[in-house]
Amino acid sequence: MFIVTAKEMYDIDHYTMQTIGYGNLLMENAGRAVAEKITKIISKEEPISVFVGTGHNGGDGYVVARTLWNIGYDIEVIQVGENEKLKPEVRFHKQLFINCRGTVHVAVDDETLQHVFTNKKVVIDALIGIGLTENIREPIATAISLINKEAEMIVSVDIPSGLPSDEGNLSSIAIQAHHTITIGAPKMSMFIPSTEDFYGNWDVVSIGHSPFVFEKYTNRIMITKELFQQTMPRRKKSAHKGDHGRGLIIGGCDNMPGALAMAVKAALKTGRD
Ligand SMILES: NC(=O)C1=CN([C@@H]2O[C@H](COP(=O)(O)OP(=O)(O)OC[C@H]3O[C@@H](n4cnc5c(N)ncnc54)[C@H](OP(=O)(O)O)[C@@H]3O)[C@@H](O)[C@H]2O)[C@@H](O)CC1
Ligand SMILES: [K+]
Repeated sequence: MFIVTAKEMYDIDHYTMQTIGYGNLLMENAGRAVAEKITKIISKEEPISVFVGTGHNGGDGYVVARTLWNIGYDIEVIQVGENEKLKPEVRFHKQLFINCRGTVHVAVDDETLQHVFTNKKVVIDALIGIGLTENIREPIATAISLINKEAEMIVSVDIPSGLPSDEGNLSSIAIQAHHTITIGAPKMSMFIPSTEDFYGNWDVVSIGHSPFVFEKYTNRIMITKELFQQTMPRRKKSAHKGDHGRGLIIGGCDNMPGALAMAVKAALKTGRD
């Protein structure tokens, strides 16, 4: 599995949409794949509030809302930001949701937000994804702090809103998610000590990117157990411990022998002589 920065993900999305030709399909794929995962986490009995921003992360949120609504979930959307700021693809998906008789509340400032924010126990967070810039502004800041304070279950779409995608510290405030369903590939900040805890349990959904496009734009891969196992030489059942070479470990220091001891232990465990 590849690990990406925000810039790499934008390049990968752009190539997939423009050169391969997915166009608007990519966002539909993303929202549907995220919704599918959500059905495994949240039951139809729970009323769900989907918080959407005006960027493409919000567009994913509208697709998630429509997909869940059409299979019988109790869904409402709270759009944080003016209609005029909606990106065209987001506007399109908002209209589809409304055409399916979905409900949207629009909150353009922190006062309206406080007003609509009652009893939001289960929240899907699609306020901001990888497009975060500088410190969080109002009314998104109020939305994030109300969600963190009130919600008992928060599922973030792509990344918890307010969190940087790459290396770097939290600038002001971010969603503290219970689950994050990330789109296409894990983001760098999932592996950085100061930001990884915000993700909660995370999962990756595949939305139609081809592996060669990832290879074109990134060379960072996640070493999974399966991948590591593939790098191990195959041993015959009848092999003798001397059949597969010998290992020599050089290192250590008087008062810090830990790394050396661990290397020796690992070598013995993996069958070195
Ligand atoms: N078709 C596609 O491209 C696909 C994209 N995909 C999805 O799109 C996401 C990337 O979308 P994106 O580039 O539109 O950025 P996004 O994360 O929505 O953020 C922009 C919004 O955040 C706001 N905002 C930013 N900083 C802020 C701050 N400090 N404080 C407050 N507000 C702030 C900003 O507000 P503005 O600056 O305009 O006022 C704007 O509303 C990606 O994560 C994935 O989920 C997938 O579906 C695959 C297909
Ligand atoms: K988000």
